[in-house]
Amino acid sequence: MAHELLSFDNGGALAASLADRVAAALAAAVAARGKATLAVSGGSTPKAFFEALSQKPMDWSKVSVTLVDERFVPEDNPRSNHLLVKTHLLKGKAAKAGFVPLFHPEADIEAAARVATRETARLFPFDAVILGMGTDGHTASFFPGGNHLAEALDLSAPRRVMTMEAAGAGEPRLTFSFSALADAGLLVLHIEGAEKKAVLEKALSGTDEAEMPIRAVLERAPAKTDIYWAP
Ligand SMILES: O=C(O)[C@H](O)[C@@H](O)[C@H](O)[C@H](O)COP(=O)(O)O
Repeated sequence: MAHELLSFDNGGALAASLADRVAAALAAAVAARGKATLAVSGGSTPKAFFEALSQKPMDWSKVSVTLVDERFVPEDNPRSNHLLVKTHLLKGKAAKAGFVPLFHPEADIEAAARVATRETARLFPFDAVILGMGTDGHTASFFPGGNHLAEALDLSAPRRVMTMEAAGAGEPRLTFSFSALADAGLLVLHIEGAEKKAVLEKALSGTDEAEMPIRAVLERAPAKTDIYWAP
């Protein structure tokens, strides 16, 4: 499917514009269906966007927020994406939003993935999905060399939360499958900096998804991908 590059002068301008766009999408879903669902990525890039979105007026009590992926750590661990979202997004006007975690303190990560799959089944299709990208071309926890990468990128596979381990991933990961993310009402790739722009250009110039899993999103997502970029 197609993608469109939206460039901004700086991260602040990008955060304001993306927060407006996502807030409008969520408010429209609430108006149409009485509820809205949002899946966001972790990492360092989205903080300013989360802060801007947390101040947007809407009936946040009708919005369910979850994570595109999560490190297999509890929410008090500094590596936790739940902690990141609790700190920067689930506050202010957005404090009333519901949060659906991917991490569950089960005996092992596969058991946690089964619980997360059950607990998130009611969220599909997402009204908005915000993806990030690593300099290795990963998105979500679709890492090059990931032990379940081919399965994760199979659009014919059921929507679910699955596990992923890879050299570049740090902790074992919990991640939505591509099939769970690909038909979002609003599908956004949010990247910042010259280095990530170069990684994007490289991704767009090739086709090997195992080498750069972001290519699966850019080329095969049924939803158009809006790429939000600032220097
Ligand atoms: O758990 C995570 O780390 C994210 O979900 C991951 O996919 C992230 O979006 C990229 O790694 C970019 O991270 P930065 O924004 O920190 O560069």
